[in-house]
Amino acid sequence: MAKILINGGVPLQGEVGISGAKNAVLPILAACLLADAPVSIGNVPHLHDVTTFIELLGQMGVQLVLDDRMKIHVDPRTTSTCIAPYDLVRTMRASILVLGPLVARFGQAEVSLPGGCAIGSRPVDQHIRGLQALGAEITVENGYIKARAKRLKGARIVMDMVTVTGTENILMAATLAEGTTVIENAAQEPEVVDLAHCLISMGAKIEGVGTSTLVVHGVDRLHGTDYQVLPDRIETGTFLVGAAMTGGKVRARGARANTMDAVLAKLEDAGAHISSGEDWIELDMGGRRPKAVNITTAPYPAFPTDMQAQFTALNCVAEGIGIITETVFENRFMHAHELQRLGADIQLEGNTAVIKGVNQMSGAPIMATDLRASACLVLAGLVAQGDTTVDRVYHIDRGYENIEEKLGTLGARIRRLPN
Ligand SMILES: CC(=O)N[C@H]1[C@@H](OP(=O)(O)OP(=O)(O)OC[C@H]2O[C@@H](n3ccc(=O)[nH]c3=O)[C@H](O)[C@@H]2O)O[C@H](CO)[C@@H](O)[C@@H]1O
Ligand SMILES: C=C(OP(=O)(O)O)C(=O)O
Repeated sequence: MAKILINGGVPLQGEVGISGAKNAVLPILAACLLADAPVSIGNVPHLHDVTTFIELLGQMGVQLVLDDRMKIHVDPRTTSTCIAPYDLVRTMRASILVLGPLVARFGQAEVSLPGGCAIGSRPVDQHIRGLQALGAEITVENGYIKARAKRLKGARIVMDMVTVTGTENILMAATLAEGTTVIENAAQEPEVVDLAHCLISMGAKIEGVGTSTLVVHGVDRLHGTDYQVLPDRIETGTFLVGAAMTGGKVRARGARANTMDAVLAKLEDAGAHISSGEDWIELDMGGRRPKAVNITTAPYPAFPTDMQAQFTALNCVAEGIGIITETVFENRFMHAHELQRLGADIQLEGNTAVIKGVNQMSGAPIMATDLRASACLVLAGLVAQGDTTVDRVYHIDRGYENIEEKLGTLGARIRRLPN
């Protein structure tokens, strides 16, 4: 298994290009199934999850061509099967996103239940309940969700909790339903907004985009489009936290500050000077040690759970005590034990971590358990004294494009060790 080796102690300095957002491109790829003509998607990040999604759609008979500018041309007219098999779904939970589009466009879907994962049990009851409200007949048999519908019918759906992919699944399904659908307590994440904009560019009629109430007037067909995926706010935040932890100065190019208010505010609380323009964000730490920050994760626009691990790493070397409370997932602190191996002072109490910053962490072999945990371990390696080896980096490749190359251009001493 490949590992990443980091020799810590170098402040990150320079400019880094931000890739397209993983959590936007995956639902947008799923949305292609709704169209009756080819769709082109630009700013596609080169990620393992994207490759898996391409494989999934390919197995369904969809034709996909990736050009040399990381643009994907998707032709859904050749779709021949509506099955998402366990083998692919188990490696990427976002595969559940094909459920809504398949049943809306082809009247049937068989999607493997994704099952639990490292950060929590992550049920999909809201996806199922929402599609049932739209008139789909759904059974769960042999580990598969089997859905059927002649034509979905608009309905008013109140989500029990804010769910990102749950909102996206129902939103996509509702675009081709007969009549109007109202989704209350909808997720407002920028990636949901990006999906909605893509659907609108395909001919969907959606109101309330970016609010907690989405109103979808169903149409008979969706056409092709050419759409650019929004920049990844979590990748951006990860590099900025790296700059803050190392006392450096980094400009994230192609980043959107208006999707990251909560994260940027916490970086300012940590003592960073932040400036931004339409498509860049710069963080200057001026060689200072960060100050500890308190964080509570919650749905957008509050602080994102996908940045929790990175701020946990920041607090490990900050001045003072920082308290981090995770409210979105029930088991998202596995990085804490690995950070302790580097010398971090962390007390875990249920879903809260109390972190007392130490003057110095020291390198050690550590193991990634999930995507953002692996990113936080790499960040910790950047400040730890000596060598840190992060094992199981396949987690990081799910969601970060060339992380070691990008950090390398910022001056980090980092390289991938082959299997
Ligand atoms: C591909 C993608 O976009 N992934 C993101 C998406 O995941 P994902 O969409 O899977 O996460 P959700 O927003 O659905 O999860 C939020 C909470 O709702 C619960 N829940 C969700 C659905 C459901 O049917 N029943 C239920 O109980 C989950 O267990 C969790 O506790 O949003 C998460 C929360 O911002 C992010 O961490 C993930 O990076
Ligand atoms: C949890 C994440 O992704 P996924 O929902 O794809 O597992 C993430 O991006 O941090």
